[in-house]
Amino acid sequence: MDSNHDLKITLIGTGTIGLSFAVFHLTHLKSPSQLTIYDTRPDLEKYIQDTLLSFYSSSSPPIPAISEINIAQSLKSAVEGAHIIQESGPENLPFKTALWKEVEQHATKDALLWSSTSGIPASQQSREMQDTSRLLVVHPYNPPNIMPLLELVPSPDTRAELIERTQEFWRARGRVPVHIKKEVTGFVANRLAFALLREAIHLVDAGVVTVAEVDDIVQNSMGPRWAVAGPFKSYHAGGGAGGLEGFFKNIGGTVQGCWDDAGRANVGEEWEQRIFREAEQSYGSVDTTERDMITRRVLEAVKLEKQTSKDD
Ligand SMILES: NC(=O)c1ccc[n+]([C@@H]2O[C@H](COP(=O)([O-])OP(=O)(O)OC[C@H]3O[C@@H](n4cnc5c(N)ncnc54)[C@H](O)[C@@H]3O)[C@@H](O)[C@H]2O)c1
Ligand SMILES: O=C(O)[C@@H](O)[C@@H](O)[C@H](O)[C@@H](O)CO
Repeated sequence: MDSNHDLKITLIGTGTIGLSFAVFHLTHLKSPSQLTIYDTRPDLEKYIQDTLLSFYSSSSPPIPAISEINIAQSLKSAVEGAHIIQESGPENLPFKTALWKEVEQHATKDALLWSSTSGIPASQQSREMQDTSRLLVVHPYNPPNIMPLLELVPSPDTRAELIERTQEFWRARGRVPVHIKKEVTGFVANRLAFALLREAIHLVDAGVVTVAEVDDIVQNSMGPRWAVAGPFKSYHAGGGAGGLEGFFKNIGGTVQGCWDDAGRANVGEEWEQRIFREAEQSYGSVDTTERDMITRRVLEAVKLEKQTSKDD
């Protein structure tokens, strides 16, 4: 199965995330015919043809032969014989439990079964499966054809061997799979990002800065810094010879002050309408083509520079 020549991948649900995964796999598989798509939308073939093309810009890899991708007419035919089956369908539990119950009946015994869910744990999704050890969450950061991170979130039942095979698959393709050891709400990337978002909302709501100013601050400080070194490594460096401990010795009081004063904005509260309107006025509809092109170049630059400094 490790050979790209034989590998068969099935994607179930090809909206925002599933189609982006399709683009990723198409750049790594030997042939588009190794990819199968199953999605219940009525205009599927036209949608795939039109939407896949929009992922390819002049700087992207060559456009694959999209007509060679298998479009499955049933879930059964989609999963039979596949080595990897990833669902990126609707984010609701009844859909996912029913899906895995049926997939399990037709998939080969050693197929890898992955869910892209943003928050429905594998232990809930697998509850109608005969063998609950088969499933794990592989949560991408959007868009997965560009973003390297995949959060691997097994249930307590998931077999270790499946986690290892999943890690190997993504690592071999230059991705960064991180094994999340407990099924915590929202996994880890979203928890970190949403902690920052909450404080940002609080600061805008309190009149300290505007929506656009928060974005300026992030884009011109921790954004570029964190693309190079995460918060622990950054503050370990920031503490000089004393490392992270030195950092807390120096400004631990200020850190504690910020934590004590942090905001408690909640979903559904008064801030919403004002801040939603301000975001709309600042940005209207965001050009994701430009966003993706720049993100890709930032990631490529970081990878290249890190490789060069490793080789020196
Ligand atoms: N959008 C994101 O930023 C993001 C990021 C990470 C993870 N996710 C997760 O990925 C999954 C998909 O999210 P999305 O944003 O791509 O949703 P989406 O609505 O864009 O796509 C869902 C797709 O599933 C298809 N579908 C609906 N019913 C189906 C069925 N019975 N069988 C097969 N296909 C069916 C739809 O036609 C659609 O194409 C969700 O679980 C979501 O939580 C989304
Ligand atoms: O890329 C992201 O930020 C996403 O991973 C999250 O926004 C979330 O997991 C999405 O699923 C929201 O639909």
